[in-house]
Amino acid sequence: MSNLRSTYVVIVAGGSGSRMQSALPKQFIELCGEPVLMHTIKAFYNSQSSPQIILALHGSYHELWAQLCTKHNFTIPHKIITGGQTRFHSIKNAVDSIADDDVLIAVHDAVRPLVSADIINEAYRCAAENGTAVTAVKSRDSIRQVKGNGSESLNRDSIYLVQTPQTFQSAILKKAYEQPYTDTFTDDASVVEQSGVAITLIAGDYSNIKITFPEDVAIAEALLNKKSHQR
Ligand SMILES: Nc1ccn([C@@H]2O[C@H](COP(=O)(O)OP(=O)(O)OP(=O)(O)O)[C@@H](O)[C@H]2O)c(=O)n1
Ligand SMILES: C[C@](O)(CO)[C@H](O)COP(=O)(O)O
Repeated sequence: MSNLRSTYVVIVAGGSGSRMQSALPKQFIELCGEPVLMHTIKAFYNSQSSPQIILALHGSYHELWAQLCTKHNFTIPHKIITGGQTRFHSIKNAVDSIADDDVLIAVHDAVRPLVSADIINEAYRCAAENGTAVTAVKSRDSIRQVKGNGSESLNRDSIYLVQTPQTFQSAILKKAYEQPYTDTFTDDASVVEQSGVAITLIAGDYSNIKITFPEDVAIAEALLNKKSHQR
């Protein structure tokens, strides 16, 4: 890892988890005895990059998070920012709170607790060199695009499924997040691309899953157990 810039990570945990259909937003659900969000923060804290951590949380969950930190004796330093109406607005609030210039900022979903240290370190290295580094994996399934009443096959070797972290030089990310919100912004790469900057893809990991639906919890727990046995 060879970059001289300071590193930050914005961990977005401001969502309500409507597709999970649980009373508690999915970032607070326990995996192997600890909330999902704690696994995610630890992944960044324990990486060689050890970035400054900014956590975007909906205002109504600040108190719960403080209670969980006490209960789990969780002392990793982090700054809490109030999340917004959408993922875009949560990230904008967090990015606007970073006063330092010429730093590297990774954006990561709180609900991707399986991200590896190797990916985190490579993301900062690549963003330092190229300006952007967006994690993605090649499609393992065949792909068809619906056209009219039918569909046609696409070359799956040119289709990548995008993950987080998505990492940027701060000037690029800040400028991109000055744009007005549109609902075509599904991730940070789409926001940055809209501002006119090309995206560099880096290799993700099929186990870096996003916990979205109820069945993802058991999969994430199994992968976490496997990871801890490999250590
Ligand atoms: N207003 C929002 C909405 C989403 N997120 C975060 O963005 C990440 C990816 O979003 P997603 O998986 O869609 O989470 P939710 O919005 O919580 O889920 P759903 O779409 O099912 O409601 C999550 O870590 C989520 O907490 C956020 O910080 N602020
Ligand atoms: C950012 C992301 O995780 C990249 O795959 C994804 O786009 C988030 O999408 P969601 O619709 O908020 O689940």
